[in-house]
Amino acid sequence: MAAAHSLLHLAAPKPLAPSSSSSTHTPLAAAQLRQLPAARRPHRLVASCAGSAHPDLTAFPNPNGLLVAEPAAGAQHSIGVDAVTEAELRENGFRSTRRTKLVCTLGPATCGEAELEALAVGGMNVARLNMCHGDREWHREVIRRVRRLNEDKGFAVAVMMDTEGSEIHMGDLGGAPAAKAEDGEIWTFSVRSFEAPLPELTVHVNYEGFAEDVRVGDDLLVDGGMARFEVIEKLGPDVKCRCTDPGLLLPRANLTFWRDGSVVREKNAMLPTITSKDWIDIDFGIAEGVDFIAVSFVKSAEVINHLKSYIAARSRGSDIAVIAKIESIDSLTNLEEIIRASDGAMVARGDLGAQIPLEQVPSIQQKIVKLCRQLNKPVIVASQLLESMIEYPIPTRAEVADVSEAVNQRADALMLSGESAMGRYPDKALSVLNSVSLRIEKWWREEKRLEALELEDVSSSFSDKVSEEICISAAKMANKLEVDAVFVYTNGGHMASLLSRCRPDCPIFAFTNSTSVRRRLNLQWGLTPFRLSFSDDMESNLNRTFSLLKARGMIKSGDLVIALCDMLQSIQVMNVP
Ligand SMILES: Nc1ncnc2c1ncn2[C@@H]1O[C@H](COP(=O)(O)OP(=O)(O)OP(=O)(O)O)[C@@H](O)[C@H]1O
Ligand SMILES: CC(=O)C(=O)O
Ligand SMILES: [K+]
Ligand SMILES: [Mg+2]
Repeated sequence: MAAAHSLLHLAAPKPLAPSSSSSTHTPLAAAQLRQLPAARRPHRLVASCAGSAHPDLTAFPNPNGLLVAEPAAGAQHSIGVDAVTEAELRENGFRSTRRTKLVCTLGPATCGEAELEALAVGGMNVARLNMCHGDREWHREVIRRVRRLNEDKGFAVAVMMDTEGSEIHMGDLGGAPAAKAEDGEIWTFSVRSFEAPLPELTVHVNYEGFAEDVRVGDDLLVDGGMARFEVIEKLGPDVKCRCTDPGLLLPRANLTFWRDGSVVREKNAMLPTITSKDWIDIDFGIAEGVDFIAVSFVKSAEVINHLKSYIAARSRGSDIAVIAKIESIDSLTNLEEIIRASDGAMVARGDLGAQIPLEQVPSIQQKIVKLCRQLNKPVIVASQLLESMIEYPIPTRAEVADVSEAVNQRADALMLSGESAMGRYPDKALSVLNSVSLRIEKWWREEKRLEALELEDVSSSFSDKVSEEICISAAKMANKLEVDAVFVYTNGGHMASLLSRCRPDCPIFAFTNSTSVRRRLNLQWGLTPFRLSFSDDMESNLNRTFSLLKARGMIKSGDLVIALCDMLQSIQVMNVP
């Protein structure tokens, strides 16, 4: 008999959910269970004991110590786990795992195999590719490198494609890395296309209507204020501007023009959120099997719904998640409906800070993070988290405070932009995010900070409501009983995300049949996703999981675990035998 105690089982009816460890149930039984209308699935609490370990179970040996590859044959007896997590768990135990997820923008500084591996080892959960930069071949090669790294070395790094969108930006400066604008200089901003090299003191503007929309006297801001110009003359396609705040112009820098203290949104407000170039990029992303598509400058929920139906029609069976980037005034106006329609959101503070007064950004960030948690959508806090580390090996105190605040708000993920794409210290920047996250998370637990946030009901169907209540109870029990981990067996990942939403003290091990769900769960707070073939026979699932994880030294006898299963909607508490 296994050392199991107080096993609470909220079970489905007996014939559909055999509780013996014999593997007599067929795939048909599982299918029948899923087909039973949720409202007619009775739920009852029963107390029972976990059986002994299945005699046939052999844990798949870890082939090379740290790194785990999933062999195709023998998949039944293997478990797909992140190499970094495995090492972390073995060395420091459950509590040590980082709950906040880390996204790194890839660029020239980090596209090589060795650099990618260093980021993966350093804890990168998601790699972001910004379609504003690089050509398709570059992106294709980098995506394949990430996939190869996952396959060869046992990582589970997800890939996020970020669309270019249609906001106004400068051209690429004819290949120059940057240009300096000095006080009083007269620059030409032109919608004409130029052959490289560009004429002196000239930049190309991507938006056709630019010369029509601006007026003499407007302020023209590069990257929200990195440099500032005043419009002094309009000459057909050319707009002459005097530099009033000197600064650095970077390739494809964002441009906004201001009149009477606010951003002017003339015809450019009518530009499509997803341009024809974006649609081609999206087709490319679907073909390459990216895990997330982040949509820039979202204005309404409609565009998200449109993209989601497009993806569903184009990529049968695949589940690319759509992330709404909140970075425009319109996205703030329609915030809740946009987030409801999306699979997650990004607080894109770079462009957001160029469209609204900077002092409003922090409170808006907090509001978005909170709303996403209420609506059970993962949220990423992005841009300038460690901006100074593009050049310097240590962050400023203010940057550390900003990162701490995002972790403290319990955002799902933090994102590096230029720090990892083209900075001098990508690994160091990632390591700062890692150590600051760990420190603040530990502080949360040590101080036993009471959750100020009351979670409102988020589910609409009866079945989802049951899952939600189970997760809330499980998280509460996990905190009170100080369990070591919550295990959740989930097909599509929904129950795992409901658990993550509760932000329990202990890590959540999410077991899923699907490699793509596993990668997608990598963006969500506190989830350690595993690939595991499992059935609706919880006893056998648990026994298999225990022996597989024990063989790897990731758990040990006596560890206290709460186990949930979304098919059975069950909850059990037990010690690892
Ligand atoms: N694929 C790439 N190739 C070359 N440079 C890149 C690439 N990706 C990013 N960069 C560089 O890193 C900087 C920051 O990248 P990032 O993608 O975060 O830009 P951003 O302006 O914050 O994002 P967005 O364009 O979505 O608003 C860019 O300005 C660019 O100089
Ligand atoms: C990330 C991004 O798009 C921004 O901050 O503007
Ligand atoms: K972008
Ligand atoms: Mg942006």
